[in-house]
Amino acid sequence: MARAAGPERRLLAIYTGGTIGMRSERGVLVPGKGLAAVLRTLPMFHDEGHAQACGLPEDTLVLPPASPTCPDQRVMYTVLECQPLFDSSDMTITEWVQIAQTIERHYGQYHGFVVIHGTDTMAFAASVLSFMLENLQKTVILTGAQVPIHALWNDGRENLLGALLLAGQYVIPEVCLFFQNQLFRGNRVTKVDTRRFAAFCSPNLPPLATVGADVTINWELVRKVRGQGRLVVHSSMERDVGLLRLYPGIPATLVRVFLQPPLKGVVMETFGSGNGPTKPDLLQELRVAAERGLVIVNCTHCLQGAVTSDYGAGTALAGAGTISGSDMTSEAALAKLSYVLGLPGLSLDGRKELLARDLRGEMTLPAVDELRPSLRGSTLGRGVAQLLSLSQEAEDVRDALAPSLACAAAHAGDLEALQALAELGSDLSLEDFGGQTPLHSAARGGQAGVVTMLLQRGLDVNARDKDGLSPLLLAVRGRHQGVIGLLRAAGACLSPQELEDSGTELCRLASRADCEGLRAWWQAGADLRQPGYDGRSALHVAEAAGNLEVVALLQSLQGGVGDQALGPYLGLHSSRDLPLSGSAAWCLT
Ligand SMILES: NC(=O)C[C@H](N)C(=O)O
Repeated sequence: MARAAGPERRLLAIYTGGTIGMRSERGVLVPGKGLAAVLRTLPMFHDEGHAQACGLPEDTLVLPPASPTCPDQRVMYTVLECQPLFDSSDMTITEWVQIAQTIERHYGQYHGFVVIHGTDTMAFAASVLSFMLENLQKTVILTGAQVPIHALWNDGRENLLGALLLAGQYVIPEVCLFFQNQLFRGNRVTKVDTRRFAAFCSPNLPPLATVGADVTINWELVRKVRGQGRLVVHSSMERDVGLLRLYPGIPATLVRVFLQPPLKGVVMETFGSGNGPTKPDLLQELRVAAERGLVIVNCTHCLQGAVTSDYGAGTALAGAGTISGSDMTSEAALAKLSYVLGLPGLSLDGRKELLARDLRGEMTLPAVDELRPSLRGSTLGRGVAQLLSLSQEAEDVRDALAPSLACAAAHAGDLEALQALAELGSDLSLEDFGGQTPLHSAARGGQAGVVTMLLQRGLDVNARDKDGLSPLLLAVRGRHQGVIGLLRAAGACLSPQELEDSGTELCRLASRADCEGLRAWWQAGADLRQPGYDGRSALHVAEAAGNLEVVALLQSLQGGVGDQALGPYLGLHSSRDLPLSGSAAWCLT
């Protein structure tokens, strides 16, 4: 981890609105367009002479040299202005998904990203983005202002300039928030002041960096990039989550109403170190909801400190089925709940385990051994749990073992172990010693849930192992119809060689009256008329054997070739095409 190398750093600044660019209309502040044009007129934000000398494109701004000794090291940036712009009070997961997808779309083109956002919900935005962006290897910094940048006395200029300089000069692979000379981990902050320039604090984690006469980065706090995994954007965040703040004497009936479906998860803000009223009727409401499958995370409403089990009034809540949120902010807990409940295919216990784990540096944890009790139930689980507990220095061992463990977990259909490996930073597209990816293993094992998860993560659907076998062929051999359908819908197809070789295999299946096998080949896109080694087709073989059931099957299937399997699975092509909610009206120009 060090200063970014190279003379020129390119950043994308995504302007979503907020006070920083606001203008006064009829006495109130409303979002203002044209931030890039304003920045172009401010010498601290744009060196026009350098831009002209280099022939920079119209939309590219360039900062003056940060250090007089390195005049060639320049931070260049492009401002993407959202339409419409928002007071951040109107931002929702929909807009944050769009920000994450914008980062994903431009990930290869830029060295880092700055998100210009209103301060009112910036802590929520930073928390949500930190969970949506998995395997982040570049700096993402949210910033904004308490006073518009056009005002004479404002904090917007310093905040934005600081964010651009930090994102341009350092690789801090996290979602951060920069405000008043401090760079915080985004999912650790909360807004604490409506007016002061020091609007945010990070009560349970010191700043990642502070800017004064010098820039001081606390590298020991900055999260390390693990493995070479590509960026994964989790867009399927659960929206039916809520926040309930307990207060003395809160009626059980009110809690009952709040916890009703469609709510799937709730962050409950409790007193002190995670305590709440011990009234039986209130505990009963919590218990009933938890038994129904509602996930309840216990976070303290204190600014600093963690949920503990020091008091009976706290353990009573745990006994009613709530999960400790440790020292998470409510913003981080709500975002994490939305992320974990939105992950496809996990069991309720698996989700609870993920919630108890530190996924993005959002919480301070007890010792690792206490975290994943259920993983210790199987040999595979023990292996994953041991990997999780390896120290930083043992990363090489972890990276070497992870692909084989991922394949084993995929074959066994262990989504929780796979998710744990992914959260650890393992690249799930890496091959094991036989050249198989977890997708091969899941296909061979007929694990439709795992196949769905891996396809969503963009694994190569037509990858070949060392023997040239594809996941589709392995699924066909195992006659796993659900998996064949998923793979076909994601674009898997048999190779010309496999199609040619299928003739002999089809004849063999016909001679054994293996209807299931024939159906699997048909579903994978094979032409059932393909002749075998002696020129005869499967139908000839079945007729010669007098097997009327096979003859009838082949005749009925033989009509169409190609898209047989797609019917129920149409629409799932890759992570990009998964159903996302989002307003089409909000776009980045
Ligand atoms: N300072 C700000 O940015 C507050 C503004 N209401 C917003 O969150 O958009």
